Amino acid sequence: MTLTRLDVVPDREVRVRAPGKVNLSLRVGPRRRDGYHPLSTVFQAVSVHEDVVATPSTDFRLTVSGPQSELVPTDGTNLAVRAARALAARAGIDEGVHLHLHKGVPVAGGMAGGSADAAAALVACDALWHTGLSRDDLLELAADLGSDVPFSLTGHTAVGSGRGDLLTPVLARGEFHWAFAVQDRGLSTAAVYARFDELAGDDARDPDPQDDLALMQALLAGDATALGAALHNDLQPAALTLDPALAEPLEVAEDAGALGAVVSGSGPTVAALARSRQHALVLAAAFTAAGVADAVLTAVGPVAGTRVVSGADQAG
Ligand SMILES: C[C@](O)(CO)[C@H](O)COP(=O)(O)OP(=O)(O)OC[C@H]1O[C@@H](n2ccc(N)nc2=O)[C@H](O)[C@@H]1O
Ligand SMILES: Nc1ncnc2c1ncn2[C@@H]1O[C@H](COP(=O)(O)OP(=O)(O)OP(=O)(O)O)[C@@H](O)[C@H]1O
Repeated sequence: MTLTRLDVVPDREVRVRAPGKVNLSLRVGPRRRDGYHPLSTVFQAVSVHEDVVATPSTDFRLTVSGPQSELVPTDGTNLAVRAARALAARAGIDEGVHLHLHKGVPVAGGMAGGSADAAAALVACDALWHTGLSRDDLLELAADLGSDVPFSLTGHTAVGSGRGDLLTPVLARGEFHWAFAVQDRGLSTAAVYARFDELAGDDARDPDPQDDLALMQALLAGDATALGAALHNDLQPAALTLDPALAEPLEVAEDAGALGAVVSGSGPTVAALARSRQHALVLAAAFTAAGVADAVLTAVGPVAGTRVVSGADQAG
């Protein structure tokens, strides 16, 4: 018997896209007893993406492609695999999944690439398995996986409090254009927070959201110049002492007319705010010409959070 095209049932497959982030402001308080730091942060999701494909499998399998993919663990420690397993356990699902990650977000770069993969795995497996869990259930699972994972789910622009996992949406008008100086060498988030503790000593104070009033007004007005002036990162001095060469992309961005430049999250990626899409390309070219980045990216923000791109209909 020969099979016609119609006889072939395509494998179930769900495709999901999740954004990276930049912290427009990151204010850090003294280390809590549980080891985490209280934050007041303003996240913006940017158009640098992780693309994840989920297909049914008897076990939990992971493959990775894209820039720096050799730096990503493919065993059970991968945040995407941990997310899929946690969802299966929570929903009582007795199936595995093959996750393929195509990485667009720099690895260990302070732009929440692993968190985006975890959020993508939650959304993809939820669609594949029709778990029936609510959005709040997914957000709870997300927070258990990592402080940045809830924001990867929700996207757009939001204030993060608690350890960064409690989100309040922020009204932002217009689009902002970014250039990113990416490094091959990563920085460990835990090490940057530990250096923050050393530098702050007894002077660390609980973060005050009022300190970001000018930033909030800039977002509301869609005023890129005011936003550039308001960018702030309490972890930047710590990242700079661990990786002093990061002063160079910050200086290059300023010389090339960036409206503001800041280390993204725990670094080492440097984010430079541009006047326009064209100016973002100029800033990226300046990073390359000065030899201060291993790779450059341009992006706009804010963009949507983790979403199904295709495949939800035939899944389940
Ligand atoms: C630097 C940021 O990216 C800013 O958004 C985040 O705070 C980091 O979020 P993340 O990578 O999802 O971090 P997690 O996986 O939750 O924690 C990794 C490590 O970072 C430190 N950590 C993280 C978040 C937080 N509020 N305080 C901390 O001290 C802790 O040492 C923790 O063991
Ligand atoms: N899916 C994943 N993608 C990348 N790294 C992962 C993943 N899962 C686990 N890891 C491990 O986590 C480390 C941090 O990776 P990630 O790219 O999430 O850092 P980051 O963007 O600096 O995180 P954040 O901005 O949330 O602090 C990597 O060095 C790697 O060993």
